[in-house]
Amino acid sequence: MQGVWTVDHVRSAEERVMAVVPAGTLMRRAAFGVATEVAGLLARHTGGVAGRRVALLVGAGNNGGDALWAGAFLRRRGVAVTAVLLAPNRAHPAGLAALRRAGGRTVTGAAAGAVVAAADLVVDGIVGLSARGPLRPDAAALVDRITAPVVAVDLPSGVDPDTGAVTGPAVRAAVTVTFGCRKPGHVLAAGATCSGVVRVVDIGLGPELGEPDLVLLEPAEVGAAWPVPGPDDDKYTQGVTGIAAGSAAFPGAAVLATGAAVHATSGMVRYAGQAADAVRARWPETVTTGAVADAGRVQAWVVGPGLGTGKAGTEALTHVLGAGVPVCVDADAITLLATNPGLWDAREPDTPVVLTPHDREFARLAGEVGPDRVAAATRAASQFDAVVLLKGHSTVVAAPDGRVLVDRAGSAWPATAGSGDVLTGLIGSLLAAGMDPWLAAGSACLVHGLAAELAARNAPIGASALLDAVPDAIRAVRAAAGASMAAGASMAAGASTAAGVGAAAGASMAAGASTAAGVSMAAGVGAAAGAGAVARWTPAAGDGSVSAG
Ligand SMILES: NC(=O)C1=CN([C@@H]2O[C@H](COP(=O)(O)OP(=O)(O)OC[C@H]3O[C@@H](n4cnc5c(N)ncnc54)[C@H](OP(=O)(O)O)[C@@H]3O)[C@@H](O)[C@H]2O)[C@@H](O)CC1
Ligand SMILES: [K+]
Repeated sequence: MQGVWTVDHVRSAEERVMAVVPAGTLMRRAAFGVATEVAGLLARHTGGVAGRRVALLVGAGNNGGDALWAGAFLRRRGVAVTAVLLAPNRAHPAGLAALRRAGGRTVTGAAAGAVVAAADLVVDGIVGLSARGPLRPDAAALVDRITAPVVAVDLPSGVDPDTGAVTGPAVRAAVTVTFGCRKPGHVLAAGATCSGVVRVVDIGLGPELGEPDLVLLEPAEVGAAWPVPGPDDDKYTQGVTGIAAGSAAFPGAAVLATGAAVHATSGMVRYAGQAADAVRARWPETVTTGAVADAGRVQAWVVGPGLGTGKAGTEALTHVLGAGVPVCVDADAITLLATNPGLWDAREPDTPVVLTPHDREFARLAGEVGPDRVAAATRAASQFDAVVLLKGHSTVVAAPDGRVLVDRAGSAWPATAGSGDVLTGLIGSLLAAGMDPWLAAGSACLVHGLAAELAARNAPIGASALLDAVPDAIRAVRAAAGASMAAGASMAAGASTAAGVGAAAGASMAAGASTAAGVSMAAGVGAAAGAGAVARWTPAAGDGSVSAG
């Protein structure tokens, strides 16, 4: 898992490190990382570094200081650097002096617009961790004139560092170079989009950061945890998923949710409801009945998609909540709980529940989401003693014990009718397989997003295509897991062989395995994602780290 830390925790770590390193060290490490990234981008995308024009947008604080120092480093590579000082009297003094010593220019006021318009690349050092509210008007007017790609220092200006909320004009970066760790603004809400590709520069904060506030799941760990049959398994031991979804009016939701459960694991799937004929016709491997009461034993229920909010839906929800097995509650079942909270009383105590609302469903159930999506999901998780998966371009999954993970969809392709039904079926089958509900929700979300990208290959898709791509998405995460295990084993082999030859062999195996993983993931994911608006300016493949001098 990758960690994400809030501003308060980053500041505490920074204070502890600053106490033991000479003044200015962290800023120069940070700025060196920015300069390295900028030089790399210029070289790859304009064919050179020397003579290229870089405009620095410099605000009143240390974020501007980072930009000024980065400008000084870039001058050593022959870059024509001009700093636009938004608060000339408060620009970071040491950074400004360093830039001037290195031959960089500064401009203020009316001259700034032309500098920005003529730049090959713009460095956004307007504001970072101290950002409050939308970009101020003078900064917003300048940002409006940018046509070149932007490298944001630490955070794109205009993005709230802790919530990712964007409430006005904001910088849209091709790359964000951040320091020590990712912050919530990089992965949540509109901030995730504004950040572009996020590069994390190691400035020495790591040991002081402590436990992360949010985590991001990696494909390899989802692949490693994904349930697959072992030699002693049969259709029952892998978990039977019950699907209480669909209605005469909406049979498609039942077909999609059931299909997802069929694809996700090799366990059995039972469907119960009014769409039994449609489900049986499409998924002959399922056992179908007309009502949940007749369905037989299951290890988890999915309830809600296309269910309707009438009597039949209410009865189905009441039954599954009292069945004593984990339940994934979606769509109409959420609306039923929102309009009739008394239905919660049917829940067998301590039964795990996963709620999967989008914003409007969330509002009905627990009040408006508001700008802080993590706070909203965490509040609801505690209120309902349930895992809450709050859908969005970045999906937040909060557990009642306080764990929070974020799934940054690599693209918007999953935003299509019926896509949620597929997600619900995936979650249900992982619950039936016995996975921790929070991890089940997060893992299903990652595979769902990946399936959408694999299916889309840069053209719009429907949910059926997404569903068809689920096996390939599972293969991709399992391949990533296999590659990372192979890399680990080779590293261990290398380490245990004291002789240099053995170590070299281990390292080269590891490199091969991780390259293979990169290639296989990139083949599907990168190909789809690479066609985005910043394709020309996306950095070369790599792990995102830049070591600072
Ligand atoms: N933490 C670390 O480990 C390290 C941190 N480092 C760096 O320090 C940065 C944090 O620096 P910081 O605290 O000096 O403030 P910063 O973000 O530059 O803001 C400056 C001023 O901007 C203003 N302002 C506020 N909102 C605004 C808006 N919406 N639109 C426009 N302006 C706005 C507001 O000024 P005001 O006018 O309100 O006085 C505010 O005081 C951090 O992001 C990283 O880059 C690295 O150097 C090394 C390691
Ligand atoms: K910034």
